[in-house]
Amino acid sequence: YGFSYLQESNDGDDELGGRLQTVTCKGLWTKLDTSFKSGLVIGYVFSSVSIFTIFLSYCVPWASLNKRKRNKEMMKTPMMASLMERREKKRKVDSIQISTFQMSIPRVSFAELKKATNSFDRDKVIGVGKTGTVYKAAHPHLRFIAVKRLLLDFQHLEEQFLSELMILGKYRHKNIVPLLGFCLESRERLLVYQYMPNGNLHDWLHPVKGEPKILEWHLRVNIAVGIARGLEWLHSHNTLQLVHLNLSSSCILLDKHFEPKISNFGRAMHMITTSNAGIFMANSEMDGWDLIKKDVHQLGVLLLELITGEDPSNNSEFYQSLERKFVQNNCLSAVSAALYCAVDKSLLGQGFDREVLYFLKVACNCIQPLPNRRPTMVEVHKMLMAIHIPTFWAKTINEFGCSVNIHDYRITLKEI
Ligand SMILES: Nc1ncnc2c1ncn2[C@@H]1O[C@H](COP(=O)(O)OP(=O)(O)OP(=O)(O)O)[C@@H](O)[C@H]1O
Repeated sequence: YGFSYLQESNDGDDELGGRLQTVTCKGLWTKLDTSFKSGLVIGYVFSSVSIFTIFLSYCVPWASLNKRKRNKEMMKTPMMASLMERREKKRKVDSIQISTFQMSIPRVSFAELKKATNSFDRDKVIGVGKTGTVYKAAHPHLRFIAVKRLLLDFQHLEEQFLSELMILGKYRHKNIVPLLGFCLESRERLLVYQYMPNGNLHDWLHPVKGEPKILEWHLRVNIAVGIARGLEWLHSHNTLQLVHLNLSSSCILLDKHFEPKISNFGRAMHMITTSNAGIFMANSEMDGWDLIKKDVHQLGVLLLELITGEDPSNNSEFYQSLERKFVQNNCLSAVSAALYCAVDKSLLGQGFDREVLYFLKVACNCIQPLPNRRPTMVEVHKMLMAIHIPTFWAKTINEFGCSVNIHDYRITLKEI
């Protein structure tokens, strides 16, 4: 339109037309230039925003995916894995701190325990384990206590500490050591137990030369029954079934009446029982039955130690030969008979030889090489009770000086 107008005006006065043409042309060009420019700017802005949006929508997810991939790769490096593990443990410890209020275990300050043990005085040491040192101490409210101070430099001890705390914080039983308190301050980890005046079973079965420590038959049977009762309770607890997995005579503590208390739950594991899938472990794929039978085997070794006095930590030859005995002798009675000569001689000829033999049979039953042949803890407890009752009667009758034949009181022990 502008050009045709200019053409028309050119036909008139040339000079005027020429001037007019120049002025009008300038204005029109300016007009045209501005609208073109603004159009160009709008178009430019619009297209750049669209390109930028498209770029973002495509590239950002890829970038975050790559970042996640990179993180995953980094997690595979040992350093990162251990860092994450530590972070996870710290989270666990923190959550323990919170859940402490839900447990009945009181938290004790490090200063309090330091004072009670006289700054962890060497004279107060009552035991040294693989995981720490145990001190005897007097506490104003808790009377005599045993304070276990875990070694500081072992990372895996953190897990053991948590395990003991979580298990003993929940479980209360006549045959499980009572946990009275705990301390968790910076790098210090301490556990406070009720003090057991008769120490551990291992020291009673293997006294140092010259020490007058003798465990009578009725006490041994009572100890065996108590351990089996505690384990049976753990294995068949209503809601929180548990396997111990670290049984030995040194983790059986004895109170002033020689009642056994199972301790050392650092390796214990929770079990989950389902109606269709059987029993499995809460934190792993392991078969629960195998581990239950592992506890039964460890109890069997402990029963053998109780009756023969052979120390499994020193006399591995005796315990290694057991499996051979099962291969050579095809039935349980034959194995028991083969082991009879190893029975502690001080236990024989006291009027309980029949019970001693049954006890030996129960032990052999528990250590059978095939786990599915071993009895359950409920059965072991029942069998030991069948030995305990006549022993108890015999002791009571002897104490009261009655002239009753104890054999009348013996219940018929089932053939095992
Ligand atoms: N509550 C307690 N009362 C009396 N003595 C205890 C008590 N707790 C532990 N002891 C003594 O301290 C010893 C060491 O105990 P601790 O539990 O540290 O070691 P452990 O049973 O050898 O196991 P580990 O070596 O795996 O730590 C025990 O064998 C026992 O003699």
